Formats: sequence, C-alpha cells, structure tokens
Amino acid sequence: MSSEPARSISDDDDDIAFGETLVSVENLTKHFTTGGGLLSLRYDATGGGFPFRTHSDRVRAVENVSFDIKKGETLGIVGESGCGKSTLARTILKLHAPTDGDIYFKGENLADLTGEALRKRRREMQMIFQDPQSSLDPRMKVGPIVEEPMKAHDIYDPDERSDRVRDLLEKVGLDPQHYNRYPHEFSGGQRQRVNLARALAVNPDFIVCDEPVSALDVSIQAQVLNTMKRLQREFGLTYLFIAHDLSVIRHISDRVGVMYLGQLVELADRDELFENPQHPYTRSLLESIPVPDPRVEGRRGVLEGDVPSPINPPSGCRFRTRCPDLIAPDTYEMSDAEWVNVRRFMRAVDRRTFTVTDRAELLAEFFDDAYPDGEAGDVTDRAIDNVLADEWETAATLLQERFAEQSICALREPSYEVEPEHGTNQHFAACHLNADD
Ligand SMILES: Nc1ncnc2c1ncn2[C@@H]1O[C@H](COP(=O)(O)OP(=O)(O)OP(=O)(O)O)[C@@H](O)[C@H]1O
Repeated sequence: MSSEPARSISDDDDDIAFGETLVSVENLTKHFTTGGGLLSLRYDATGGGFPFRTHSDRVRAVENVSFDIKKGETLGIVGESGCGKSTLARTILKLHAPTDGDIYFKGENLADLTGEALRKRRREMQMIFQDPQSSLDPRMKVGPIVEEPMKAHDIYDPDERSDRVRDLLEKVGLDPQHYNRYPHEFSGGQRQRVNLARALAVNPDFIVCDEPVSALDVSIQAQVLNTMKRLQREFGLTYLFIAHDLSVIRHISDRVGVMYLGQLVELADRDELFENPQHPYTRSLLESIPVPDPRVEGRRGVLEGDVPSPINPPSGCRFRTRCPDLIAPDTYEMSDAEWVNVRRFMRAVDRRTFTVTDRAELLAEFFDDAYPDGEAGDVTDRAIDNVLADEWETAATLLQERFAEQSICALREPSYEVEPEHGTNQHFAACHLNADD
C-alpha cells in the first residue's frame, strides 16, 4: 500500500481512515438474461406469422464474489477475457444492477441509497475505461472535457473550475496550455492522462480502472502506471485495477484477486500471490507469462481446453474441466500414477487429441507405467473398447461420469483460507487441494 498521502483534497466529513475498509463487496452476483427479450421475438414462418418467444439463457457473468478494499490500496483483478472483470467493475459502480449481493461504500449499502446521497457516492466513485480514444468526445476540447463532471455535479464556480482543470492537467503530466486542444491532437497515453484528469475533477476517493493501459504501447504503459501511483499518493486514492496482463497487475497492485468464469478463485497480497500461488488456475496463468529468454524452458502451455460457457458452468470448481490437478475420485482405489494416466486419457478422449489403430498402441501411449485395477480398471477398459470401436462420444461420457464427475472438484464448491508465506494478510484460494484434512 502507498504511504499516507501528503495532501488530501477531500472535503468530506465522512472520510475513512487510511488502511480502513473503504469498499466491501459481499457475495456479488450479476447474471444477464439473453435471448428471451424483445430481440428474440420471431415470426413463425409456418404458423400464421405470430411472433413467438424463444427460451432465454442466463449468462452467469459474476457469481458470489466477495472482497474488501482498504483506503489507499490498489486491488488488482486479473483473469482471461470473458471471465467477468468488466461486469464486476460496472456492477460495483451500479452501472449494472446486481442480481444478488451487496456493495458497501464507506460503510453504507449502495442499494439503500437514493437521491442526493446516491449522487454524492457516485461522485466519490469514478471509472476509467480501456479505450482512451472512444471515451473522449472528439468534438470537445480537453478543457471542457475535464470540466464537465464538475458541472454535472455542480461543484466549484466557473473560474475555479477552469483553474482546477489546468491544475489537474499538470498533475497528470500534461501541459496546462493544452486546455484548448482536441483529443485527436494527443497520443494514446496522453488521452488516458486526460481521462485521469477528468476522473479526478470531482475529488473521488475510489477509482475503478478497467484495463486502463491495455490499449497503450508497452513503453508507455509503465509511465502511465507510475503517474497513477503518484496520483494515488497525492490524492489518497483507492484503486480497483482490472487487467488481463499479469506484469501490469504486478506493477500496480498491493493485493491481487484472480477471476475465472465469473468467480474469484484466489485473493492474496501481491507478493504472496506471485511467489506462493495456491490455485492451479493462478499457477497456470503465471506459467503462461512469456519467458524473456527462449533458452529457458518452463512448463508452458498448461492452460489446455476451452473456457466453458458462463451459461452452463461446471459444477463444483469451475476450473476443474481444465485443471491439471483434478483430484482423483475417492470411489476407486488408484495410485497417483494410475490417476495421472486415467486423467490424461480422459482429457485426450474428450478433446480427441490422438488417433489410434490398436489397443497395444493406446496402452503404450497412455498407460505405459501404470494401469488401474478393479472397478477403475473396468471403466477404463470399457472406454478403450469404445474408442477402438470409434465411439468417442460414448467413451468421453463414460469417463466423465465415472471419473471427472465423481471427483470432489465436481461435487463441492471450494473455498479455503491458506496460511500466507509472505505477509500476514488473508490468502484465499478456492481449490480443494487446500483443504486441511
Ligand atoms: N450486457 C451483457 N449481456 C449479456 N452478456 C454479457 C453482457 N456483458 C457481458 N456479458 C457476458 O458476461 C461474461 C463476462 O463478460 P465481461 O466483459 O465482464 O468479461 P471480461 O473479463 O471483462 O472480458 P474482457 O477482458 O474481454 O472485457 C461474458 O461471457 C460476456 O459475454
């Protein structure tokens, strides 16, 4: 966390002390319903032209997410595209209505606020988006763009506002003389600085940054991130910082949350998360960071398989269908080596990643060192017969039902606290491997 700000420009009497909880997100859930609205009204070509309604799908974009953010800290949220990062950000700021769960800001439940109280909280919570170009009106000069939120919230008189704009332009690293320039006259990095000035114009406490440097050249990213850090110290800001790029997250965050398919799967201090990751998904993400020296060999490409649909996510742990550490079902007696082979065979059948000509070849490829006995062996035998008879679908279903679906990873949703090795803050990891038994 950055040190106590040298100067606070906040005018509030309800200020939260540095290091105390500013934002609390509790069991936040956001589902989108698609396909069942007006757009799904179709004309039935065979039935007299009356519109009929198709079934609707429920996209589980964010599910049961909880965390606190302390005043003055940066909480980074990382995850692959589509895992729900933007939806989480927008729901926290009430740009989407939550399906369930609560958001507390300065101890107040945002759901309970209306009118002036809600307006005030909205002013205190600002957002910066990924694309600095499209979030700036090309017909407006930069001065009025930065001034506009002050007008909207009716704060400061007109002279104060334009002085404040010039001051803010300087603070974000731009020339105050650029007041009369248009957005297209700036580079991408400069435009993101204009966005920062605009967000700061209304004295926020909390800024949600949704991929703010992803559209920028790598060489510019660090400069903008360093400016954001400096502004954080100067104005006592708290950031929720969303990115898919782990190096960006590592650079800016005090704590990091990892999202997968709408859920938070791990949350820990920055160093703890990067040095002692406890969720197989986090480990896979960290291992997929490109190695600068191509001669250094890592365990690369471990994130196999597609991300399942958020409309019908897997039961239990959502990462289990891709997890390299899926836990063996305790219904069978299997050695570790046997389970590793069964799991590899099951995944390969599911994804049809091999061709076979006969049983001996298949056994050599998957079960050279260990073949399961007893019931697990019978199931594997049947699956092999199915594959050899070109009945892949039957084999895949059999293996899924008898092995994958019997694992604790499929049967129970995981949620565990882990003893941190770095620092003393909470380390949360939603993986059954962390169950202490
Ligand atoms: N308005 C919407 N209506 C229906 N589905 C939506 C809507 N907004 C997002 N989604 C779906 O919710 C899921 C999460 O999307 P979201 O944009 O939050 O992910 P993300 O992690 O921010 O991805 P990216 O980094 O690509 O922006 C996706 O499956 C997405 O298609």
